[in-house]
Amino acid sequence: MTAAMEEGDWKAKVSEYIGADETAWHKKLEKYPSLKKMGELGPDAKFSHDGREERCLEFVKSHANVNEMRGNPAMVLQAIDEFSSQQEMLINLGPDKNRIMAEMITKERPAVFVEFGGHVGYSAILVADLMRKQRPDEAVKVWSLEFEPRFTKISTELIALAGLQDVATVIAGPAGDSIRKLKAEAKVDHVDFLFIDHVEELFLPDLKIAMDELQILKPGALVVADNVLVPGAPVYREYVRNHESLSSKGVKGLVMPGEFEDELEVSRVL
Ligand SMILES: C[S@@+](CC[C@H](N)C(=O)[O-])C[C@H]1O[C@@H](n2cnc3c(N)ncnc32)[C@H](O)[C@@H]1O
Ligand SMILES: [Mg+2]
Repeated sequence: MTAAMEEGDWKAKVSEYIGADETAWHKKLEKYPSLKKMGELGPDAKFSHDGREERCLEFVKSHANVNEMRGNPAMVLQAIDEFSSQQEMLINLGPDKNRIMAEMITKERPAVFVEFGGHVGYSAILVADLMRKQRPDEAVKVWSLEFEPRFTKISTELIALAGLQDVATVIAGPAGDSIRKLKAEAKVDHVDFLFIDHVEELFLPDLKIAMDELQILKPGALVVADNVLVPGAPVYREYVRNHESLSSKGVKGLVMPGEFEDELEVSRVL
């Protein structure tokens, strides 16, 4: 796993879109200043790990509405979306796929949610807020497993700003190691909803850790993997679609900003 690989994949994918439809691309540039900035940077453009996550935190903290954001998850998410579309694009769920995730959480009502890849805490804030609202009197838990210690610092701060520190816990390190540790320490013995959103090359090996090695995905659990088309996770998709204990389908969603068509792979454990 390297962060550089992930950035490279994204860049190749966006270049394809640029080449495929110049007119649409230029319209998007006008709509999303952060994309325009990336277009101007050309091959030097980065999608993450270049200080933008720290700049996002500063943007939120110095936002005119920061006082209203305290204890208000929706407003924190809105400020992160504003940074991503207006300033610098972020590699999070964003304002289209967050609707899909919210629908799935509403339907599933998970008590234990684990994500591989937490970034600045966007998906963790979205999900923890919904889970707490659904089960106000029960212990619900979001475990956000993120490789980069500097991102876990940011997400911990944003989760606290949203008032969700009792629901969502961020853990630094490779997701595979962290989930093993959570199981060994008896903090997690099963997962209702696993969200896989870190590095496409690790989707399958880390799913196998959860499913086969640790056996924390019981019948009825849901596994959702993001970015199955953009940047793409064909090996993962083929595996889950052919697995006899999984029922899998793709759900369409847009990478934002830019409205690039993507799919989430949604797999039910049978
Ligand atoms: C697409 S972002 C996650 C976005 C987040 N789920 C959201 O929607 O708000 C992917 C993240 O995975 C992290 N990552 C990369 N390799 C990882 C690993 N082995 N374990 C955990 N996180 C990893 C990256 O540092 C990056 O922050
Ligand atoms: Mg993603």
